[in-house]
Amino acid sequence: MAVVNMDLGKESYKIEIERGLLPHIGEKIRKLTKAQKIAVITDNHVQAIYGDKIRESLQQGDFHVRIIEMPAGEENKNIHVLEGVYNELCDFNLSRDDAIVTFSGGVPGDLGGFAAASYMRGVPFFQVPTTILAQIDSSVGGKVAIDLPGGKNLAGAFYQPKGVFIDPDLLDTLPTRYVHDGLAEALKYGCIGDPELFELLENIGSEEDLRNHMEEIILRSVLQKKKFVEEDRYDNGSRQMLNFGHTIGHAIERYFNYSTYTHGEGVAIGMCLLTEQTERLGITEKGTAERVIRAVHHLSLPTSIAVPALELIPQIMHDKKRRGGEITLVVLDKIGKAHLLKVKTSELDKYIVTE
Ligand SMILES: NC(=O)c1ccc[n+]([C@@H]2O[C@H](COP(=O)([O-])OP(=O)(O)OC[C@H]3O[C@@H](n4cnc5c(N)ncnc54)[C@H](O)[C@@H]3O)[C@@H](O)[C@H]2O)c1
Ligand SMILES: O=C(O)C(=O)C[C@@H](O)[C@H](O)[C@H](O)COP(=O)(O)O
Ligand SMILES: [Zn+2]
Repeated sequence: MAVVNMDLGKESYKIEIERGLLPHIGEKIRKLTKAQKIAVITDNHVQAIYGDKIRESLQQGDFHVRIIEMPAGEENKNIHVLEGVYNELCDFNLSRDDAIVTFSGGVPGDLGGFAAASYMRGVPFFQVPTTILAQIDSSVGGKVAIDLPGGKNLAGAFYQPKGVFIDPDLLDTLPTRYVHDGLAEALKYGCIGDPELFELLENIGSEEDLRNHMEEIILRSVLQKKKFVEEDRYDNGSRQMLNFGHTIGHAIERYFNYSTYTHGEGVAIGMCLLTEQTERLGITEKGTAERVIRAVHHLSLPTSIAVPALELIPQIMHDKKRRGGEITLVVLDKIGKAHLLKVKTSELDKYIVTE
């Protein structure tokens, strides 16, 4: 078992990583709260596989449990579904002394976290992530949000969970597409700060090899996330490095109305396209783009997209790293090292090239 402490002053919490954790989560949460009720926010797929197990576990912790099930998928990370969640919290008479558990991938995790941040102006919450992406990235660090028709994660908050419980055994049922989706964010960590993780991923062999390395991938990723979040909790500086690949990735997700490319697929394309271009511009060490593209391809993720850059650039104007007429891009020096580069939005066509 690994325990990682997120050191954030009064908002500190522990991230526990252990196979077989699910049945013990209720007892563990009991040690952290006097809540009587827990509302579990999940989606229909996770509910069908693990709904009884999370209920039993929480009942072991002596909680009165209500499961709130949202429809699965990014296209449901929206205001309408959030309204339904608020109504169920209200119907359950959840109070500020009670708690919310998000039990899911990043979609219900982000939406449920935002419900926790905003319902009654804040209810304590815990994250129990069930996808690779959620276990290595979205459950940690307190970014919670929903998408708007105009852009990704445009309504949200910084709201830290009180604890994160990661059980890698839950990944055994994850559909293959979402295994790859999550590994895109792991590769991102490799690119921006952990060259050994990059190497591990570019050489990963069979499914068994991946399973054998999963705890290492999770731990290395969580340690990268911890570092950047502790340095810059509110995303004004170095935390923006965690957005490598996302400026283009979010634009792609939005362009297709959140229904064609997964988040990880968008990020994968974004990492490839931007790095190809920054290498051409002499910003990135030669050979880096080829290595990133090879690794992305090796992880069965897309490396390019047939959408003209001119159509993506208007979406990019909604990026949260834009300030007035300038936008911050995350660019690689080489594998394992990135920096922030401010560019004029009028010059984005130099950096965003799709064909
Ligand atoms: N808050 C953050 O810091 C942060 C970081 C990265 C990504 N995100 C967000 O996370 C979201 C993507 O998350 P995701 O990739 O986990 O998507 P997701 O939540 O949609 O999950 C992917 C699919 O896997 C299914 N699933 C989940 N766990 C399962 C399991 N154990 N077994 C079988 N099926 C399972 C889900 O029902 C869904 O169909 C995006 O909205 C992205 O913006 C947020
Ligand atoms: O935690 C962060 O900071 C990240 O940027 C992590 C990203 O993987 C994640 O997709 C995040 O939700 C993007 O944030 P946004 O501020 O660009 O919406
Ligand atoms: Zn992301």
